[in-house]
Amino acid sequence: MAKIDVAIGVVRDRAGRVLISKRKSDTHQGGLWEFPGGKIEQSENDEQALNRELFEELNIRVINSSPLIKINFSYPDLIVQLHVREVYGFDGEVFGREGQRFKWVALHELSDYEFPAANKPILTAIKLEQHYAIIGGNNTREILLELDNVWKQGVGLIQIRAKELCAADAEEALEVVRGKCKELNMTYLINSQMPVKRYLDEGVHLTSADLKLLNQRPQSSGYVAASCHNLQELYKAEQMALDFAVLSPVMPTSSHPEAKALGWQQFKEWVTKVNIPVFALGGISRQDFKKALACGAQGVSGISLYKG
Ligand SMILES: Nc1nc2c([nH]c(=O)n2[C@H]2C[C@H](O)[C@@H](COP(=O)(O)OP(=O)(O)OP(=O)(O)O)O2)c(=O)[nH]1
Ligand SMILES: [Mg+2]
Repeated sequence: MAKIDVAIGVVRDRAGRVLISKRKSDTHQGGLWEFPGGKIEQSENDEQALNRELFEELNIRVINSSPLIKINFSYPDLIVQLHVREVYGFDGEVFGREGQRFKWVALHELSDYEFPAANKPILTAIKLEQHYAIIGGNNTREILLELDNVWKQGVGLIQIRAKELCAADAEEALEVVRGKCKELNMTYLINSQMPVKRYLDEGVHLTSADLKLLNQRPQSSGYVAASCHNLQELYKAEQMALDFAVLSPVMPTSSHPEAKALGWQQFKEWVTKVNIPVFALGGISRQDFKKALACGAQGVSGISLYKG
């Protein structure tokens, strides 16, 4: 079957709305909405192709972009590899040069539009944050302090991982933390090893051991994510239709001195093979953020990353 490589851009305006356009009805996946872009030509890399396509289709000049996610998808008639890039700035006024319809759409309205089937992980990646902080502590007060610390740094997505607590203390702490997250408008996932009852609309973060045990995505209308340490676990997370994964340890880390660090090259290679957003975890410092994005990460995750 034919296979094509496609460069796709996520272009946002100042209000955070995303640009989508309507595919002409006589094309592959015609009539559906898309993120602008097109086929990568032989002489081009994905960045060059995106810059050319966005000028040809929308009359804008990309200033800067970095990889968001790569997707391999088989339609009945065509295999596509989508190289999706986040556009960090552009010059010019958007104008549909090919007579196509286009629209700026708020993130919460994207679900009102029908996209090609391959686009599902793009929609997740667009809405997901670039920082995923892990917070814990030995009591409610310590957990709240960590929560407050990451919130002050602008982090809106957290994993609550306070495994040291007994069931009664964990329940009590979580009740308080839930309220605080709601007040601060933060999204939380509860580590699957925490001895607590979860509500169905709450996110859950599976440890790699729990990922191994399960064969189905746990019931939750929130995010379901997993800790992965190898390609097999990433594939399993993808197969179970989890929303995202965390791959570690990328760099040597004092919290897991026994684990061998993957290094960025290995990280990049594995992340490229799965169609779900992946955060980089383990020995990451603030200076590594750009590197992580360049290696295809959704963003970075950590404990000490947000301390000090
Ligand atoms: N641009 C774009 N293409 C997508 C998306 N999702 C998706 O599955 N595709 C598929 C549909 C097409 O098979 C392929 C894009 O090819 P295209 O026909 O738009 O390429 P192009 O802009 O270079 O068009 P042309 O010059 O060949 O007319 O990727 C998406 O969000 N945006
Ligand atoms: Mg196109």
